[in-house]
Amino acid sequence: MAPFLQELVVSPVTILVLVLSYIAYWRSKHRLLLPVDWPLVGLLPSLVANLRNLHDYVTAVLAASGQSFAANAPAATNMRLFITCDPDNVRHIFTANHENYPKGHEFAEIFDVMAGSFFTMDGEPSRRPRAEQSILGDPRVVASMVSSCHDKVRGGLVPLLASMASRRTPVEVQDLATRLMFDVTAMAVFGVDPGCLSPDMPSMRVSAGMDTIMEVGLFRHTVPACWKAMRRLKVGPERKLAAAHAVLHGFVTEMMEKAKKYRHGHGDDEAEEKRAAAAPPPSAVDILSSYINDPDYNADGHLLRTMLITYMVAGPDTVGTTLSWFFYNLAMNPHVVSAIRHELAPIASRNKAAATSTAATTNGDHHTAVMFSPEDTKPLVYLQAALFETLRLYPPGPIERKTVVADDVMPRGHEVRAGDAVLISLYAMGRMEALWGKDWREYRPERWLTVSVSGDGGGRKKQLRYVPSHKFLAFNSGPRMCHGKHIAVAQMKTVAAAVVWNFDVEVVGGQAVEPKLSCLLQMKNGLVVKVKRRAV
Ligand code: HEM
Repeated sequence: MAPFLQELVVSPVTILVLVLSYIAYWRSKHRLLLPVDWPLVGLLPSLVANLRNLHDYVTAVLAASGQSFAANAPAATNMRLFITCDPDNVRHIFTANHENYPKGHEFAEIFDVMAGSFFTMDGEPSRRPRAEQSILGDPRVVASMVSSCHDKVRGGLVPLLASMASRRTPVEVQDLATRLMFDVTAMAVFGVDPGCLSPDMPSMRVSAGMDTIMEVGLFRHTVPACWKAMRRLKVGPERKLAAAHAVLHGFVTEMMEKAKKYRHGHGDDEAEEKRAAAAPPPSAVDILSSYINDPDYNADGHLLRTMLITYMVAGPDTVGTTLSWFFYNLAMNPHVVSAIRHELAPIASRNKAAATSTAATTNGDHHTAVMFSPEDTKPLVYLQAALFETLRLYPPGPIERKTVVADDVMPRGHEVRAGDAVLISLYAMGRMEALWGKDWREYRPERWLTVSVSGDGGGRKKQLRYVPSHKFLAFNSGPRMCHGKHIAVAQMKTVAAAVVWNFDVEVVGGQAVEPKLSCLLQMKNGLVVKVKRRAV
């Protein structure tokens, strides 16, 4: 039983919910998929009964109900829910009538640690503060985020994997991907490398705090009536969340201090001083500097910290989670690995002679590894298709939440009322037969590709098929589209190319690989693999 459920066993309503949950569990076991909208407690029993596989349950319900259904939240919340994954509704909600569907006050409360940042704020981007509009559009920041990822892969990830391969140490992919992306993002945000991806594997308290925010976030979405009382009483998941908030604020404060010292050329120790001296001037590239120079932020230290926390949540978790599912899918589909290597081969033979091909492992011996620069991987369409196919099946943000401002009618005739909550399941959207065909379960990068024939008879060229964002929602759609999409794709291609070319990856048998119950689609138990160096 999840720890927070123990806290729920306190009232007659809870007993009622448990009884009804059992009935709901029995119904779903017997394939009576459409949930019962019970008086008083609404959809809650069905959600509790299917908590373990919530995303798959919602997918099955949406498939059985024509991609949308309406229900009641518990009576105490006085709220109705509209749950959908229909692209026509998505286009209506995210683009055509987006002003009627802000994230809303409840969303901002659920993610209160990011209150006031772009993640929780509603309104047009044009009305947002200056720094926020420009940072991820600044080519220097983009180049810095992509090249620092490349440097970290070459100097950190590849040598570490090579050492683990020679020692035959099992690798936990999700942990490694999180460490890598945590360092890469912190370097972009603060201009300082926290050094999480190192052979001694330092504690990941901050990253664990970020995971807690996403786990408790889902709990808050699911039981709107309970969590505020629990926050007041400081019990269960709310107590854990308060501790996570403190860790994150502490981390940001510490990193801001370090960034200040770096700017003035004083690291904490000799190694840091050397790193600071070798690094480009942080003010030229890092996100913190843009905010410090922005009058909207430099007067409000709390808002600045909130914004920096939001960047730390937006970057490492999304990319790290996608990479974990990507390597899992590759391990299950060796023909996709071969196709990626086939696409990399001409670049590899070119790069093999270059100086980048030698790296020291972390235990001292040398091995040859071929590296691929962001310019090398940019045109690789099959690799990108494999990443998008991962995002279709495993979008790191599996749900989006919106609030209805004024009564409205959805494109397919569903009525919503002011104050209703709208939940959009991205996870379900990538798994609808109506959208992706009978083979939607299959991991098939080819579905993202099309072949163009050049007019001069010059041959056939594979290119990425255009799929509109209201059908492929992993990066969001409309004015709130992800600002970091191109950075994320370039970073993921850099990591993927280096690992796929230089290593064979095999999943250790007997693991239950399943999503965690969270607003972030991490793997519940991680993914343990064995890596072998390839002769390159
Ligand atoms: C696989 C990687 C990524 C995925 C799937 C992804 C997905 C998303 C999604 C779904 C949103 C909308 C969230 C919401 O409004 O509820 C979003 C927003 C955003 N993302 Fe990403 N993201 C990724 C990586 C990144 C990275 C690496 C950065 C930063 C470098 C970034 C920066 C942002 C920003 C600034 C927004 C806010 C946009 C706005 O509200 O106007 N993302 N992303």
